[in-house]
Amino acid sequence: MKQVYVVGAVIFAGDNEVLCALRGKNMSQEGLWEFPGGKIEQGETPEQALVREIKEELGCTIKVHDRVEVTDYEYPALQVNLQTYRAEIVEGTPIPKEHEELRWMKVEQLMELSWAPADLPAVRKIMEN
Ligand SMILES: Nc1nc2c([nH]c(=O)n2[C@H]2C[C@H](O)[C@@H](COP(=O)(O)OP(=O)(O)OP(=O)(O)O)O2)c(=O)[nH]1
Repeated sequence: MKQVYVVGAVIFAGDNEVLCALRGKNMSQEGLWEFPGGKIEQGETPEQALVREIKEELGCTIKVHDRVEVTDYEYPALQVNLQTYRAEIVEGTPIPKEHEELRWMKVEQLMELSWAPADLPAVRKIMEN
């Protein structure tokens, strides 16, 4: 099975809010929420990949902080290794260039969204802290 290494940004702002992104029609996993990010390219550190992906997908610059969680999840056609990192926006405003929607959610309300299954361990971990 195809294996991908993916990074996701748990971007915090304001009063304990996290930026959540809805996958759209031109993406796999349509209709599920995720942490914005994407696949790590050869020669990149996870942090470099995350800064690049967020610039591409949201048009803003982030600073990457500590890692939240690492999860291996097997979808029917894809094996995903997802690393999530806490992050903050240091320049610009997020715009959904590829996602259907972006939404700031209070940490305690994160479970109201339908998450990609690979993200659930990270979501739970954020809610515990
Ligand atoms: N970016 C991101 N991808 C995630 C998360 N959770 C999760 O299962 N994924 C999956 C969806 C995709 O199959 C893959 C990441 O690919 P990607 O975001 O670079 O998407 P892509 O457009 O290059 O690929 P694709 O839609 O064709 O699959 O990991 C997450 O929180 N963030």
